Amino acid sequence: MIGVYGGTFNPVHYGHLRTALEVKELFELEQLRLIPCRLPPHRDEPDVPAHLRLQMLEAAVADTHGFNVDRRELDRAGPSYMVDTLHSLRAEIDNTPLLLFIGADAFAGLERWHQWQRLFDYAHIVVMTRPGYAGLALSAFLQQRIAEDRTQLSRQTAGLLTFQEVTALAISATAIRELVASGRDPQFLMPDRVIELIRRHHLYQPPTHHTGN
Ligand SMILES: Nc1ncnc2c1ncn2[C@@H]1O[C@H](COP(=O)(O)OP(=O)(O)OP(=O)(O)O)[C@@H](O)[C@H]1O
Ligand SMILES: O=C(O)c1ccc[n+]([C@@H]2O[C@H](COP(=O)([O-])O)[C@@H](O)[C@H]2O)c1
Repeated sequence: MIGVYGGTFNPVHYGHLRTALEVKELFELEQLRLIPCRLPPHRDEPDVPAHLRLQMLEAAVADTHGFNVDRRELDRAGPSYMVDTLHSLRAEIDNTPLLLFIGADAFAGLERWHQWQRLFDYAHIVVMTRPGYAGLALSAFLQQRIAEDRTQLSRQTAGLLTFQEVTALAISATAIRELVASGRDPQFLMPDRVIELIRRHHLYQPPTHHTGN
């Protein structure tokens, strides 16, 4: 089975990395593709350009076996719709189940995603727990997709929905951006290599005002 973990990764943090490692182990994935989006379809365009978000992600997982950073959304014009991403992945990967991992916060908005029902034509969806986001009522469409058990996910290449508890880490990119902007230290929320890149490129810091003196 191959996993897909998409995100804005602005910036990548241990909430992403720890949950990614846990699902890679729990689902015994051959590989986990981390896919940064170029233009998020559902939120304002990030201030940090895609190539820097990609660089931070690549630095974060450089030494992690089985994690692949997949650049396909960066090479595509227009909004980075997940259905297009899965469609192109499926064209390369025959007969292997694809698992799309999304956090409970992102899952709450799934039915607003572009052509969301088609996601199930290409992949299963695995919803990971995230602190602050409790269970929500499922539509009949989603209820019908719930996998009976884990073995069903490996017997079928796409089409099912399941839920996975992961270590609760209340870390978010929004909180990190705010922390850095207020001059505080993000150490231990994300890899040091990512922090080095944030410093080198002066990311998330308030603009410095020159007095002219
Ligand atoms: N701490 C976490 N626990 C579980 N899932 C997470 C966590 N942080 C992010 N995710 C999941 O990772 C994916 C990508 O998230 P994203 O890159 O938007 O990070 P974020 O921290 O949610 O960012 P932001 O605060 O800017 O919204 C989403 O599916 C999200 O639910
Ligand atoms: O395809 C869509 O319409 C769509 C709408 C919202 C979110 N997504 C994807 O969901 C993933 C998580 O989104 P986010 O906002 O938590 O970074 C990321 O890969 C987004 O591109 C995709």
